[in-house]
Amino acid sequence: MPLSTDSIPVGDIRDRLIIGLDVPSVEEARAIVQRIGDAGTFYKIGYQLAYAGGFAFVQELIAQGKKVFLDLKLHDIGNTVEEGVRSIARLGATLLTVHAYPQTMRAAVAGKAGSDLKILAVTVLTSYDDQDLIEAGYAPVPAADLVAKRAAQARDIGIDGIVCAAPEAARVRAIVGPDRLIVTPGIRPAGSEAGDQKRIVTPGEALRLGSSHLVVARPIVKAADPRAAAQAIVAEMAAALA
Ligand SMILES: O=C(O)c1cc(=O)[nH]c(=O)n1[C@@H]1O[C@H](COP(=O)(O)O)[C@@H](O)[C@H]1O
Repeated sequence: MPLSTDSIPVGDIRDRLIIGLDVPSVEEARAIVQRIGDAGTFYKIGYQLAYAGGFAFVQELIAQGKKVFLDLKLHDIGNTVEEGVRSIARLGATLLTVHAYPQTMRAAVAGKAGSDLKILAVTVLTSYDDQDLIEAGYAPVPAADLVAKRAAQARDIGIDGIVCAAPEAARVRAIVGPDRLIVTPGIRPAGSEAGDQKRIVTPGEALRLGSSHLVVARPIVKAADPRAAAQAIVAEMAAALA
């Protein structure tokens, strides 16, 4: 059953829209951030930008008063994850992703100790459906059940938030309680292309289902007018919470 969004601190609605800077260069990212202006307060740097000079750009965004989500989806032996997270914690980002494997999650929690960094556990990627899990070698299991199992493990390990598809957010909210972050990519405003995403919903629906934050990249950064695209999503989010 969908939970009331009353349990989520609302604050500035713009802080709940995380804009994915999935672009090939810092120059392009800088130009998009400038065009979006005050319509965007929270930016995600993932593989594409991180490996193209994006780590230096973290500080630049923070200096402009923006929040940063480093989407590095770490997964390695525990010692490597722990030491990697310790280094990342010094960059000043607000959020970091790791894959929701218990060893990896425990190591990330140890590595961020003493810092303000929050760790998000990626449960099942939003581009995966049940068939993709079978292809990857998992025994047949509904993706939503694997999300639920990993969310419970993340909660028990002390992870700060969960990344899942919005259709699973209500079930995850019931597992992790009112205070943990639930960050949902795979968001598509009505009428926009799904692309490679499989478990998608609209921005308003994602909030109604219990997401605390939405991740949106292509529908904003590939839009002819990224500022207008971000504003339209924020307006739909505000209407859903009204
Ligand atoms: O961790 C993520 O942010 C993430 C997890 C996931 O399961 N699915 C997913 O799409 N993402 C990221 O969210 C963004 C979604 O991009 P768009 O589909 O273009 O809105 C991409 O940067 C993905 O890397």
